[in-house]
Amino acid sequence: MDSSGHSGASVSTELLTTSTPEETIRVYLRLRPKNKLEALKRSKDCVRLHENPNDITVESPLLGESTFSFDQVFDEFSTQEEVYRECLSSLPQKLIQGINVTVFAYGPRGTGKTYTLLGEGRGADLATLAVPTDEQDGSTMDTQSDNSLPCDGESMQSGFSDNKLSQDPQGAVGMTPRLISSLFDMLYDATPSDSSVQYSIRCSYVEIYLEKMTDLLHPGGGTNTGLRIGRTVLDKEDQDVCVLGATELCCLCPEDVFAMLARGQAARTKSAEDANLDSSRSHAVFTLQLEQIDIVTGKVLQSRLQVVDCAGCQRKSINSKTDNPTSIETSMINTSLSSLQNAVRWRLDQQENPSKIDDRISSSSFSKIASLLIPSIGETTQTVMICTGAPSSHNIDDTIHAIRFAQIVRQIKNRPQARLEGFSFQIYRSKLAAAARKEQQLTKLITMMAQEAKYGKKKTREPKNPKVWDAILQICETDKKKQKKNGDGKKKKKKDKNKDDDDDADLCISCYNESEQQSEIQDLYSKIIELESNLQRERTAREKVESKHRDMSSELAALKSQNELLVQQKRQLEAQVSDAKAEIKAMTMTKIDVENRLRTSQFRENEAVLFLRQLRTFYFRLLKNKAAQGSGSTKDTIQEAKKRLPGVADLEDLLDVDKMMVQSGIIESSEVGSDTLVADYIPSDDALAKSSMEGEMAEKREPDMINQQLENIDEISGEKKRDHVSITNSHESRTKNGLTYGQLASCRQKLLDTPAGLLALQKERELELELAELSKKCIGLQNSLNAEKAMVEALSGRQGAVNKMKQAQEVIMLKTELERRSNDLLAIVWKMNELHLVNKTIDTKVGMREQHVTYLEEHISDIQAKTRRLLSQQELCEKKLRDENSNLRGQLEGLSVNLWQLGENLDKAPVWRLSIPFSGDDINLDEFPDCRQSTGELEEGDIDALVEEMENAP
Ligand SMILES: Nc1ncnc2c1ncn2[C@@H]1O[C@H](COP(=O)(O)OP(=O)(O)OP(=O)(O)O)[C@@H](O)[C@H]1O
Repeated sequence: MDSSGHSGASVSTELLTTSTPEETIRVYLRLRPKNKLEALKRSKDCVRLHENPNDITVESPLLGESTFSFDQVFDEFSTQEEVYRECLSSLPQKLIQGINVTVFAYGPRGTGKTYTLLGEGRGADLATLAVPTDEQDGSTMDTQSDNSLPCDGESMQSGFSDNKLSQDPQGAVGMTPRLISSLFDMLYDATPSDSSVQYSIRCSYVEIYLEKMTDLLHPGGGTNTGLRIGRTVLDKEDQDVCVLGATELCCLCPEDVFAMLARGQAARTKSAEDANLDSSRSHAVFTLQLEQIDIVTGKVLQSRLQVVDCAGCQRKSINSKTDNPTSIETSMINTSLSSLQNAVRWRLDQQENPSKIDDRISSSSFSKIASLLIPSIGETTQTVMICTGAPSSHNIDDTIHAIRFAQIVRQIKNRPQARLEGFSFQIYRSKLAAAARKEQQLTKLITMMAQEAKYGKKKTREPKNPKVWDAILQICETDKKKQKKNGDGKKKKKKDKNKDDDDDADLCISCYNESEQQSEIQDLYSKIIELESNLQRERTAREKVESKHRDMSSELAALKSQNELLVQQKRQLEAQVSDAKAEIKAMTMTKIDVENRLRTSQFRENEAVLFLRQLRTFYFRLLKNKAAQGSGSTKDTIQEAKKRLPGVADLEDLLDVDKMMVQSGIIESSEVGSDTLVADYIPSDDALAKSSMEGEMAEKREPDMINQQLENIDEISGEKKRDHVSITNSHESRTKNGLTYGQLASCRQKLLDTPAGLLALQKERELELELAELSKKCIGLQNSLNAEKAMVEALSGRQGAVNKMKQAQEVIMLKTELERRSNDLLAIVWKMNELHLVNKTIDTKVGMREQHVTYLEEHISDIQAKTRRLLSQQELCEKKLRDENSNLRGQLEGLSVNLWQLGENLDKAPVWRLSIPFSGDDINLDEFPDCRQSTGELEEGDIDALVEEMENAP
């Protein structure tokens, strides 16, 4: 190979295999200029180019800002020439070196994939580049193998015209024509006249639309149904793919290829969407097979160029209706492209973890485009990816999605390698013979099987020839073994070349099985797509339900937290209530204690009053006795009394007993002076018993009373005071003990005047106040507790109410919708009735018009007939006139005089006569329009005039 990249010298003498070191797939990004729609919408630029041409920053409102690296980024001003020079110019040389080359364009819709690969107008220029000669339709454009005969450099040369790209001044021609032109240039340069190397170039062009393959070179042909993806059998270790059954055209010059591309491009499936007015909705795969055969050495070097124009990915569906054809197309494209993405990820996984081979994924589960592209990713092919994108914000998320995929592809490593096959005509012939033998055997076998099947069906007996079944079983076993061998990762190689024939047979059978499997896979694939769309629907429904569920859950959680808060508050309040209850209990105990003490003191007071009264009586009796006896002094009496009443203090100060007792309120002032007036103060037994009993009962009653009081706390505030009143009443009841109320009151007042009494009173008041306060507090607490309870109940009932409310709202909405629809329907019905009426009226009017027209037509035809008659009469008259004229002329001629007779010397015309002017044939009819000759047809004006005439006629 020379440094210019032309492999001519080496190719012409000897074919050499080449292999290059492992390298990552080259991935380029090309941005297109804003289209009209984007300019109209004034969408802003979302990409930022860096100084380094490898990097780009993309900003999306949804996905944020991210920076990506490529082998090179081409902005919207880049030309086709630049892109070709930087990305693909080295590829023709690789092809000549025997390396398989794949170029694929990937990107969102309308971002310039087809523009980049084929050129302006989606390859419309190709037709002008191609030379429409008879050769294309005839000898060079025939199908497949027959025309794949090798041709030497001279025949190439003869079919090869000047470089057509020079005819493209705008330089809009795409990558594929450039590649082809360059390849032919190189082959032409590399082929001296004495070269022993012959070339053959065969091309095919297929599209994949809705997962069905179509032959673009034979679009209406029956072969389309049989198209399937197969493996090339050149090297069993390193297999490539091909489309079996596709038309292959033998091309001798670039024009042949351009014409073929133009033909295929015209047959591609397109649809006009807003994103791209001429959008291709299919994946297109162009394949060029280059075969270089050294007829001296018998070596053959095969390589293929594959150019794939992927359909544009579009993540958000334009129309959500699933049965819409556009939507189906889009979903199919997205499914097939996501399969391609999965395949690439799987390959990357394989490369990163070679030990961990994922058995679950097999290439049979990939989409067709993935199956075709995957052998070029991570294998021995030289692969270039051109990712296209739009810089505007309009569809930036789709661009980012494509860029992310490109980033994955960029991590995959390929090891481009050429495959050189030893070739000799003997081997070729022997292979052919072996294949023919095999075919014969198989045909025989199939015939026997058919007979066997026929025999078995009719007679329902055992098969006649068990050998056939043995053979079938053997084939099946071989097939099984082969499948198992494939499953084991193809680790074992068969080195024995003598078994080649058997292998070929196995291959045929597996191919047969493979075709069945392919059709099955296709069915399954369509089923999967259907299921996926169902799944998508289900998912959307589920998401809706889930979002509803989430809303409800969040509402429930909020309610729960509210509830918990309330429960906590309730607990706090309950604790407060229990504290208050304990306090009340303690207070009540204290109160009861104080009351008991009060009762005891009253009892003592009663006793004291009794004692004092008795003492006074005794004192007065003593005085009386002494007075009656007339002996003794008061002092003696007192002394005596002292003796009789031990413990009595010095009574001298008590001499004025009455005064002291009146002052103490023990006796009335009226009682002063006489002891007889003093009423007996004998506390009744009842009072005494009651007093003592009440004390006992109060002691017993204490716990009951406390409980009662605590219970009463729980009741409303009014009830609480009852205890207090009852206590007061009991206190009042105790006053019925013989003493007057005033006495008791004064006595009590006296007691209360003492510091202890004052303290007790104060204590009592404080206690009462505290009790009142506590009661109030208790009531408040009870009220708030009741309120909390009510609130908890209300909240727990609220969720149900919310659901009901929602349902009710939905029902109302549906009702309104129904009403609206029915109103619409009524309006439509009214409109239809109206239209019906209008229609009817129009019909009657039309009928009348038709009658009128018929009437007019009849009249017109009458008039026409009359006119015709008149005209014929006129003609007759004219004819008569003309005849008469000619008669007259004859007569006049007879009367005319020769000029020579008048002395005129006319040598040349001796017969000339003096002509008398006459207007016979020379009449100018234009001067007499009424006398114009008529064809019998009436002019419009004439008809009007006639109609008017008729109408005016009497
Ligand atoms: N780099 C570019 N320079 C100028 N015009 C471009 C460029 N790229 C694309 N265009 C224009 O954008 C439009 C869409 O391009 P094209 O049809 O190639 O897109 P696509 O990606 O193949 O679309 P689809 O996926 O829908 O088939 C065309 O009118 C084309 O002329």
